Amino acid sequence: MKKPLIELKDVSFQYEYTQALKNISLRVNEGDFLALIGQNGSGKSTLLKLILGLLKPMSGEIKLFGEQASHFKHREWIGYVSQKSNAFNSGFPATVEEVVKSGLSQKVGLFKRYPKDADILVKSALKDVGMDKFLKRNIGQLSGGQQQRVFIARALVSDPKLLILDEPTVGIDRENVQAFYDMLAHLNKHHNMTMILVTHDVDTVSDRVSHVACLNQSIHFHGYKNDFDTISEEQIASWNGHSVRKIH
Ligand SMILES: Nc1ncnc2c1ncn2[C@@H]1O[C@H](COP(=O)(O)OP(=O)(O)OP(=O)(O)O)[C@@H](O)[C@H]1O
Repeated sequence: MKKPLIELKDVSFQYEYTQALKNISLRVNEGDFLALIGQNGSGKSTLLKLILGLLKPMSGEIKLFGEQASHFKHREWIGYVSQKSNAFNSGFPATVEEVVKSGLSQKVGLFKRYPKDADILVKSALKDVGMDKFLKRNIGQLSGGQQQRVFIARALVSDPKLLILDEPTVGIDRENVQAFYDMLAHLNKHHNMTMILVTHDVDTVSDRVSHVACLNQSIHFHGYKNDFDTISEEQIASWNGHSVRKIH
């Protein structure tokens, strides 16, 4: 049986006036490429914060890599690329190389030296995302999609086992979204990297993902992408509370 990296059992979370998540049970196994879909306000960020240990559930249980989340020590095993990473303006004074190298700081700790092979790690991470030609470029002079790739390289440089990407296709042209998914699928298959891609947009979910979970306060569907494809747009719309269009 595949190893579970994330297990949520009956997890609920409430902000002061809002019940954000209700009885969430979800399991992400090693090697999965999961698209977590939910409209604005459906609880995606709250769920990510619970997984990243930034919030504690009101009830239920969260296990990371088989350990209780509250005892989990290996945060560096989880790479996270936030939604706002690719929002640098052209004057931002850092090169691609510097941005990616800063991803090693979690591994080396404050004031310790970078590993001897840091430059090799940086180049290899940039190669994985197809950005090795841009090493010396200023980050602010790249397109939104290119910046997004650099931030994925920044997460990759510390060799995480699980990569969480929050709305990564926002800011990427529709014609480049497929190439972006191809790059993620390569990391998933050839580096055995488990992936969770969070999105509000059913349209952008590619056949490259293995699993889909639909969230709207609770989980309405969690299964293989092939099975998700057999579900009608009307059904998904009823979970989301608005109409959707699936593109194949
Ligand atoms: N800090 C907070 N305090 C109070 N309520 C909050 C807080 N953060 C989120 N909420 C509420 O909890 C619910 C879930 O919000 P959450 O940010 O998890 O959704 P989301 O799916 O990430 O949305 P989006 O796609 O817009 O980022 C929403 O109704 C939101 O208004």
